[in-house]
Amino acid sequence: MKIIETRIEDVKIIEPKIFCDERGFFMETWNERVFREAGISSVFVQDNHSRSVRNTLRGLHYQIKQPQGKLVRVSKGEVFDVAVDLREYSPTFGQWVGEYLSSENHRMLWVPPGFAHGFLVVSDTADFQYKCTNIYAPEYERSINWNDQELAIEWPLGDATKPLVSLKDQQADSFSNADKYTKGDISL
Ligand SMILES: Cc1cn([C@H]2C[C@H](O)[C@@H](COP(=O)(O)OP(=O)(O)O[C@H]3O[C@@H](C)C(=O)[C@@H](O)[C@H]3O)O2)c(=O)[nH]c1=O
Repeated sequence: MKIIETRIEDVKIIEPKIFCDERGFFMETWNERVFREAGISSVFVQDNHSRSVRNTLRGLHYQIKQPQGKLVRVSKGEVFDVAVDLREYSPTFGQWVGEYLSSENHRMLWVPPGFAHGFLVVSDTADFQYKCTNIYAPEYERSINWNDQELAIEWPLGDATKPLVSLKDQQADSFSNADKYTKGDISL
């Protein structure tokens, strides 16, 4: 397994070791000891799986209490996956990281607690799977506008002018109005 740093210190790309033979491939998608030794020692309590059609954009989501760290990957198709640093005390506060994750590159992204997360589907469909360090708490869930001008995320929309977005995400907050994290909110 290879850990690749991103421009935000705590967000990591993980490239699992792929074992190929005439049958296909094998990979470990999570191994407690290996991840702990790589610096990701969180306990995961919920696994999720969503399927989306091309041009779907989910996000940017976070929970202001019970913040979730997310280990995300794509088992079919390709997405552009984004993490936004919402920790007011962080040197990279308000900055974002975007990475292509696909069933071809097998890459995962570690999005720690303290970040908003979202993705855009750039294949016909995408199956998106992730482990979370905290359970879903809709009362604490928040959404920031994917198209926020201050964040200026460079979504690879191609010819599409607008992505497919849920009603909830159409009513998302601006980054400047959104709830942020202070130091006591996050324990890594
Ligand atoms: C996220 C979630 C949703 N649901 C339900 C609520 C709702 O009826 C339905 C669809 O929910 P949403 O529209 O919020 O699903 P979605 O837009 O896919 O939400 C997800 O987006 C990505 C970007 C994330 O980072 C995730 O943490 C999560 O917020 O599923 C659960 O039961 N458990 C969960 O953990």
